[in-house]
Amino acid sequence: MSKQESKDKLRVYEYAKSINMSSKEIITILKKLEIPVNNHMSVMENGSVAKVEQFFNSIKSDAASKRAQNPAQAVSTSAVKDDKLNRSNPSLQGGANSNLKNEIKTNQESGNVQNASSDSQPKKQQEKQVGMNNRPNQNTNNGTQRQGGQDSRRTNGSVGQSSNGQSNRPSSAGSNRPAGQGNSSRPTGQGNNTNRPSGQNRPQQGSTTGRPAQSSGQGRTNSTGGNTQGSNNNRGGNSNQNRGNSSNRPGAGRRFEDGNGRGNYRGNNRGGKNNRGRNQNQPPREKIDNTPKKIIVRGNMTVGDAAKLLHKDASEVIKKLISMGVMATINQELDLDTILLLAGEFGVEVEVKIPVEDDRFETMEENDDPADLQARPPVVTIMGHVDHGKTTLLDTIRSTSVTSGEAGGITQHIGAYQVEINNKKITFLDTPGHEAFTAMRARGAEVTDMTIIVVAADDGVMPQTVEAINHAKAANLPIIVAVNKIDKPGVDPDRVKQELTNYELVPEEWGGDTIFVNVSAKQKMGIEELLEMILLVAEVNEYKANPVKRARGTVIEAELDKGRGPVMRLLVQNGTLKVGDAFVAGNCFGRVRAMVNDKGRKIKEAGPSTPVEITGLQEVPLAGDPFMVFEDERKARSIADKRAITQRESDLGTQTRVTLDDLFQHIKDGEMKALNVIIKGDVQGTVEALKGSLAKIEVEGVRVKIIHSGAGAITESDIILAAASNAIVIGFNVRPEVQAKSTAEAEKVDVRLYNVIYNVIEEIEQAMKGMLDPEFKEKVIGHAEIRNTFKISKVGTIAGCMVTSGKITRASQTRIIRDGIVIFEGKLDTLKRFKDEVKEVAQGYECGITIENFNDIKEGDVIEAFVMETVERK
Ligand SMILES: Nc1nc2c(ncn2[C@@H]2O[C@H](COP(=O)(O)OP(=O)(O)OP(=O)(O)O)[C@@H](O)[C@H]2O)c(=O)[nH]1
Repeated sequence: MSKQESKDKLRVYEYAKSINMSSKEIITILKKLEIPVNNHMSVMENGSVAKVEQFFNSIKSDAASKRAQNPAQAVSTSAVKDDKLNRSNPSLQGGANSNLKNEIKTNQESGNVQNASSDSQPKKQQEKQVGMNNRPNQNTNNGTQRQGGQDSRRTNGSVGQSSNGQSNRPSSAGSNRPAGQGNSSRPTGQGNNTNRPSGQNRPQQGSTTGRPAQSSGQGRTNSTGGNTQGSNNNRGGNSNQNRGNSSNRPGAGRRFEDGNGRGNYRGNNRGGKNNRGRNQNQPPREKIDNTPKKIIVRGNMTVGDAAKLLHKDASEVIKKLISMGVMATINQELDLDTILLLAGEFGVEVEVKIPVEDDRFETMEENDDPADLQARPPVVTIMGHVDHGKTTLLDTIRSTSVTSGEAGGITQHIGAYQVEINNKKITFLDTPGHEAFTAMRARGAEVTDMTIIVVAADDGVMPQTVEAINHAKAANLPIIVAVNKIDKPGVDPDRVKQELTNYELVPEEWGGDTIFVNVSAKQKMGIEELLEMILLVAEVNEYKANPVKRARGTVIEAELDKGRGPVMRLLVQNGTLKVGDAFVAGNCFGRVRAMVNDKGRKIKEAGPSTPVEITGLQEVPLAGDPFMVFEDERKARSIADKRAITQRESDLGTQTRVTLDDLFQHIKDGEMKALNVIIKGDVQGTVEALKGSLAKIEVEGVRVKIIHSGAGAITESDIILAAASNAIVIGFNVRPEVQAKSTAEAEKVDVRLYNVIYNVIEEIEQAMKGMLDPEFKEKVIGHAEIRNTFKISKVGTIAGCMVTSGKITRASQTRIIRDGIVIFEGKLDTLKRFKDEVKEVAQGYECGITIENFNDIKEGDVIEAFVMETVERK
């Protein structure tokens, strides 16, 4: 007692030192005991030393009981440990320690330690291993008894392993116990060595370890013998307390409760303890393997959590991970792949259920029971070149259906309409043209099931026909070709068929698989056949949806109506939308107040593929925004708010579209199977040459896929297609149109401009290999429009310019652009303001420019000034 008093004013580090432990260990114990402590300089308040020692005692008593069950091995190990402890801890003097020493001596004398010391290393290892995970062996030897022992150590809390070591140290009482037990039990233990049956040993230890708390107390008092009463009391108190708390000893039932209370994997261990308790009266029972057959995983988790889920000890899991080549600690997070592998190692099936955030509902996949799926009308988009008759065809189809089908109702424009033929419905999107279609797709909306490409028989395949085909192909949509205007005299529909074979659209009668229908939108010829063909394609593709669930869809159009407030035209794609439903559309929310169909009729509900117009929104969403019904308006509002925040963040944040700079990363991450490319060139010949060369590039299984190409400037449509298809745009001797440029910036589409074919090939290849070396990147610094030209002999042609954007500097390089096409690239020769040579001229000022070795400038040409900048690569 007096010794404790003297320690009362000790600082943590002094105390730790005195018992040959680290301050950290002591701090951990103090925290565990809920004794306030800051750091190693904290004073060990009155009584805290006693509490720590009590803690040691309780651990010690646990160890003792374990030894009692497992005399031979446990004692030999502890003997060695104790011996080491005593040697290393001479400061722990007094009866307790000398007793400990005596015991060890006794042990040694009794011959056990011979075993122990010669085996000490392996035993320690074994214990460690067991601590990690060595269940199966133990089980074969002694059922679960030893597990219990080991786990009881480990479960002594965060102190973990150190408590193993510590437990022996200051505890004078504890140190005695093993002796008492050891002496009596070891011979038996030896005899039974592998049998362990504590049932056999225990009767001998009877008073020593007899499980009920009192008897164990007695046991200790007995064995402690000459120890100070204080330490005895401590121990008694401790052991009782400890037992009470951790339910080491008393009835099995109670332990079971504890085990349950602590989560599964510990529960397992307790199972071991249980057995230990029961072993006094019952024969050892086989360990129950409660490994689950299947677990549900909802994303990454820590090793500890994985262990719980698998009903395994964390150390067992760690060991398994090590065998898989993954070094992990209990708190380390495992990714999904590792969890799958790990579960596989334990023979456990995994069901992955990644919870999708409600606010990203467009990514939410709902798996419908196939029995709930019903055929739905196909959704069709009409595309084609200007004036080839798209609008006329749409109007004709609509009017055909009005006269032939559903009576009444003045068709009104709601962005889409439905027609009925042979009792089957078809939904047409009312906005013809591929730009609108691809703009929707760029926003992630997949609305269309198939495309009608309208080609006027008198005009044939035109540039926008090709664009439309490529846009449809990029979206992987079935194509039906409507050869229009066949009423015109002298037209030859077969010429269109012939031309389209160049774009892999080969008619069925020529051995291909593309459906061609000759129509006259104006004369209403072939319309029915066209509709039948649409139904045929729909039948083949089996478009289905589940009408019996909440509605999902896509906004086709939305606007602010003066009288009605925000109005939204929507295509319901799944489920059924009802008046009164609360919903989110893009970042807006609302409740369906009124709903009308394409015939202008008020309806109460709308099933899959139905276009409707609804009111009841708070704001105006965007075309292409996803739509979904939620349980109530409050939920809808909170989701809309979250989406607005996420969008703001992503607008500010990183881009997700592929660029040549990060191409390699995408390839490496396995995200890409093909690099989508759009090529625009000054002449078709170079475009074809580029296509040929790029198609040959293949790196790490990734190929270049040209989704669109053509001659002429880079248009906004090209950029939108690139955005929708995650493509990069290559401009060869062409520039982007003004609108295209700003869209490319907004959509973060990588537009690369070249004038040497070799450079294109090399740069793409290097990018795919991750070796792109854009230490120098071109930076356009300004544009000047040529307003006048002056020919001066000996000087050449001077361009009288107005700087329209940025600035032109004396040191810049230039390009001359005529009608979107680069006609020359070279150095700027002179830059003058009036008669003076100047270094730079800013936007809004006039200047005179001459270009080195180039005089063929014309009014209306644009001089693009650029510099080469060093770019830091990531
Ligand atoms: N002779 C004849 N003329 C047609 C036919 N279909 C459309 N036209 C005419 O072709 C012209 C263009 O038709 P639109 O329907 O406006 O063509 P579009 O493809 O929608 O044109 P944009 O909206 O400008 O892209 C109109 O004058 C139509 O009357 C047809 O089958 N036969």
